[in-house]
Amino acid sequence: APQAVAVTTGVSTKPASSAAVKPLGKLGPLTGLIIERLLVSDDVAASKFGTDSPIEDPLREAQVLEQVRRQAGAAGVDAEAAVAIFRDQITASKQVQRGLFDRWTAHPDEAPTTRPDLGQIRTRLDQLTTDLLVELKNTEPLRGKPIGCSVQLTLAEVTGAAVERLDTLHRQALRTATDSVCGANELAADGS
Ligand SMILES: O=C(O)C(=O)C[C@]1(C(=O)O)C=C[C@@H](O)C=C1
Repeated sequence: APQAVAVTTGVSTKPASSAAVKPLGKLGPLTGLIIERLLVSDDVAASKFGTDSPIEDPLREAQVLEQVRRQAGAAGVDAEAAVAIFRDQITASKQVQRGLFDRWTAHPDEAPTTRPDLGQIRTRLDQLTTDLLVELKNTEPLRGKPIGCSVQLTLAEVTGAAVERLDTLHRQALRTATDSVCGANELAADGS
């Protein structure tokens, strides 16, 4: 039952706003949302483990990226940069899901005992897409400054991983998820 409640509120184990300390610095809010999306991946994995649903769903990935493209355009965010960052979010989600599948297969006692509803989880992911795009807009000037961005990103990642008590799997996925945060704009600018 607690897990079912967690899914309707959209957060794995606690409300997002309950973390007393948040990732620090100018990229703190963005990094907090990236971590929240990684934690929702635990719920996605729980919804699929032991079912016929594969971790990878190309049609759903295309829908996520289409939403990103559309909302980025509407918000005045560089759409190609936003898509690159969201491709990394999807890669990171699959990294978490595969890691958890491996863990739960090796240690069945750690496997989830209830199966959350994937449709509800995807609604939560769609909301996170909107929230993330707001933060991509807010951080666009900083993300264009390579050194300032990477300093802020390291600060946010280290503090975020600590306050959220991320395990190795989720820390590695966080690295994947932030790969394009400081580079995507720059590449887009270079390419034009
Ligand atoms: O919605 C799912 O089924 C997920 O696994 C989440 C997600 C995503 O990160 O948005 C990741 C992998 C899938 O290929 C599709 C989408």
